[in-house]
Amino acid sequence: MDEFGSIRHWTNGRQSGELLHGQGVVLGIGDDAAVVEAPPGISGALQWVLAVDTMVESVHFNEATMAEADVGWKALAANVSDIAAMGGEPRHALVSVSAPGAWGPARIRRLYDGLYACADHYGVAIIGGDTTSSPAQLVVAVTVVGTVEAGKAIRRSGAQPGDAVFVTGPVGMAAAGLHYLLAAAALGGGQFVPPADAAAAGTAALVQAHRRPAPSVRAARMLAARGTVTSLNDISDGLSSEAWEIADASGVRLLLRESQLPVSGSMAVYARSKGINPLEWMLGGGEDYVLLGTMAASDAKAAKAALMEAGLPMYLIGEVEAGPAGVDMIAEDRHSGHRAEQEKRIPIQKKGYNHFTD
Ligand SMILES: Nc1ncnc2c1ncn2[C@@H]1O[C@H](COP(=O)(O)OP(=O)(O)OP(=O)(O)O)[C@@H](O)[C@H]1O
Ligand SMILES: Cc1ncc(C[n+]2csc(CCOP(=O)(O)O)c2C)c(N)n1
Ligand SMILES: [Mg+2]
Ligand SMILES: [Mg+2]
Ligand SMILES: [Mg+2]
Repeated sequence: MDEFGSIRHWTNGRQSGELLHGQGVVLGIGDDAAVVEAPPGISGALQWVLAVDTMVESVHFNEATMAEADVGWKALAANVSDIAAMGGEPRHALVSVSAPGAWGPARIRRLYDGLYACADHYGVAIIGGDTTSSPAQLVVAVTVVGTVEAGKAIRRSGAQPGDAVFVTGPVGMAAAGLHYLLAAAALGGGQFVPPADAAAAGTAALVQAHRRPAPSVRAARMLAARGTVTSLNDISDGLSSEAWEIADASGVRLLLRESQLPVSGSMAVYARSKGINPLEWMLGGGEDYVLLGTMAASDAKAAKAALMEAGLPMYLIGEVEAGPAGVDMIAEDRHSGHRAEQEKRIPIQKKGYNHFTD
């Protein structure tokens, strides 16, 4: 059973709707974060948005790919990104650390340097956590608490035929950065050894994208305020996987246009230098922590202009069509330079990161 099947197997339909309702649950398992009614007295105008994400040494990072502070930054950033994916504002975080002997106080303190840097950047207060030993590897789990205007959380399930599809940043850079770091480590026998060649210049941005993702909170808040966004999902597992999640939850087909996907020049140059099609990383690499969403086509250009005005990128990459649920891509016509007379439509598989494979 794969990761997503396992979650369904463990949880589907196991608590009564009455209990969930009684505890104020607006939206439970199945989206980027849960939404819960704020108790009366906090503010009837807001709801809580709650999520937890974990990083495990050797699965999400190793000594060669991330410094301690990067692990702290990314552990919180991945959570902040889930709040952004609901259109929410991140506010508080709880941090659980399980540390093996190799992670002494000085290393964990550096992890907290990164956590606090991310927390300060996004205005998140770290309000508690938990600490245990671990037999072998470091595990850091962050729970994030945010708020959203009551009834305004943006789910994965609202995409409508005719909507525009957008992303809030380039995809594939983090995967390229990971490839570069692992290749450099292989050269250095486990330690990061920067290759001598000057290709390293273009790879700094890739390494930064992998180590210090910058979730699209401001873009999400601006987009949510327009009231025209119909679905939102952050890209942790890969564009194709997240597009499938929106398609499945909404019962629609997402049509992506290859020619409109935001390609980073340094990512494409690096991929080709390794004989890899950049599209592989763009569709299936993951850890981009930008947002994929759908919105009313009539507001898409104005939304893009408003974000651009604020210095925030937004790319219109396709359209939503009526079901059956799935994802298609119109392939770029590389040869003519013109729109092909017959557009080539390719079905896109849900091919992203999966913790358990079948
Ligand atoms: N062990 C679990 N028990 C209960 N619910 C879970 C469990 N694991 C995941 N979920 C829920 O399943 C849904 C999907 O989780 P998933 O982790 O795939 O989403 P995500 O956090 O957006 O993605 P990623 O972890 O790749 O960043 C979420 O609503 C999440 O809260
Ligand atoms: C050393 C090392 N090997 C592989 C990867 C790739 N990776 C790990 S988890 C994940 C998806 C996001 O995680 P999650 O789904 O848990 O949020 C990806 C793309 C990495 N980062 N470091
Ligand atoms: Mg998510
Ligand atoms: Mg998760
Ligand atoms: Mg995942």
